[in-house]
Amino acid sequence: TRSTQHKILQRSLSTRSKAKTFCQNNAYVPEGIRPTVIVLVGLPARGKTYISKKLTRYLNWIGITTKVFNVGDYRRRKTSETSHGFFDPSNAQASRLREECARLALEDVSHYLTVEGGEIAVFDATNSTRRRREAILKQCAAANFSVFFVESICDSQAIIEANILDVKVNNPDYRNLNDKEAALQDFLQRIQHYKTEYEPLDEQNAQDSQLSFIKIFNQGERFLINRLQGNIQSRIVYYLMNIKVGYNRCIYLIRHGESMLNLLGRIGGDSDLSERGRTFARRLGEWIDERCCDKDRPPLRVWTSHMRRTIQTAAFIKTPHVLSHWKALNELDAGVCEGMTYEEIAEKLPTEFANRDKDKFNYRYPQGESYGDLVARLEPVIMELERQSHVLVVCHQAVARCLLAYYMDVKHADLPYVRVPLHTVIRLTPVAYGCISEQISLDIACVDTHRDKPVNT
Ligand SMILES: O=c1[nH]cnc2c1c(-c1ccc(Br)cc1)cn2-c1ccccc1
Ligand SMILES: O=P(O)(O)OC[C@H]1O[C@](O)(CO)[C@@H](O)[C@@H]1O
Repeated sequence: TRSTQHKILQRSLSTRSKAKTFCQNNAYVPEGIRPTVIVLVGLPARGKTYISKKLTRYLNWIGITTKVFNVGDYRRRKTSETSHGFFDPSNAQASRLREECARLALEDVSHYLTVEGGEIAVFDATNSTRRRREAILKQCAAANFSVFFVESICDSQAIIEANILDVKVNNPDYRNLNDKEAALQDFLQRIQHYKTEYEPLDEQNAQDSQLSFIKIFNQGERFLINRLQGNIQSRIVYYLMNIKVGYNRCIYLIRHGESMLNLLGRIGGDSDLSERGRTFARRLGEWIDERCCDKDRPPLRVWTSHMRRTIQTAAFIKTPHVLSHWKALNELDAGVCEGMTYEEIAEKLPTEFANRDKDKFNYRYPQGESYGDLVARLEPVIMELERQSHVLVVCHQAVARCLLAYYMDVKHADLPYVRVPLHTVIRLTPVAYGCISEQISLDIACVDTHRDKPVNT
């Protein structure tokens, strides 16, 4: 049965070092992946860090252990020097220091992929010359890492200046320069220094044409893809082609109103809203109508699961909207425990109950799902959310935890314990390199369905 399979997987996971290639518990790439280095390429202020952080957040969320190595951070640790002169290629001493920082970062990449169990390292630097890229390729070939280049080319001065003002002027390099204009000018000088030596990846060039890479033009207006290798590179390209430029607008995550089974402390099922749940649904309709009415925004989209309690919760929204029901948004399937209370599970299936709290993300209910299964089932929803710009998602406790974890970069071990109370609107606003999450209670009484991690496990 599945639970036997589960036990076999658990036992083999415990001998992970030997069995690394045998069993990967990530949702996507069952046979595991070859250690991979994603190497960013591009002038400053082309969104390399934005891409690095967002791609890393996505890969960790689908279960591929990934980490960013930003060479600028190594430089900042070595010198407080930041004015553009430091980046003048004729400044021999500074060039030596910058080479040293790149070398140290690459050493840490190797350590991460060979010793720390990392699967993908994202090397976030300009890597703007063929010489620098060849040094990286040489070192990765020696360690049998596969290399995938991601180059961002952007010739829109407006986008570049918006990026600088948004993340450079506020970034550590310019903390003490309170004059934004001076900081902007200095950064534009820095870019000029890089331009003198910049050699873009060129699919016509003999060496470059052998490499695996994607060239992204103007925040995803156009792409050029060369020699994709393996499943993970295809997934990375698919993600990069789906992420909207800049920031998409607010996303609202909301659990259904309190249900009849919530009132009884019973999990799962497909019950109607309680009286208080209906009051919440009406209140939610008013709340949305007050806020989502300005015409110049793209039309509001409202997504629910196939379960009665989410469809009933969305029924009072009057603002014109496009309504969709996703089976992928259905609550985690508790299998044989559907309809039971936690007390009944603890009493009737004590081993199952104990195992769940030992590893709540990977634990799968008999004939049911794990949070890992839920993340895999929700990946298409995240992909579509990245393409839309104004969506209200009416879902469930475990589903909301998984979606929120993607936006807020929550580790898998902590994901099943994120607090998502009933009768609360979670507003997600993308900013610079991340997201802001606000929880707005609509102040209607309800039960608390949250269970914390027991202290002894
Ligand atoms: O191509 C850019 N040029 C300048 N800036 C940029 C980008 C991109 C970008 C790049 C590729 C893809 Br696919 C999507 C967005 C994101 N950014 C950015 C956005 C917010 C803050 C900082 C940087
Ligand atoms: O993983 P947890 O904490 O049991 O929460 C998931 C449970 O929450 C509910 O949505 C409401 O209790 C159940 O249907 C579901 O099994």
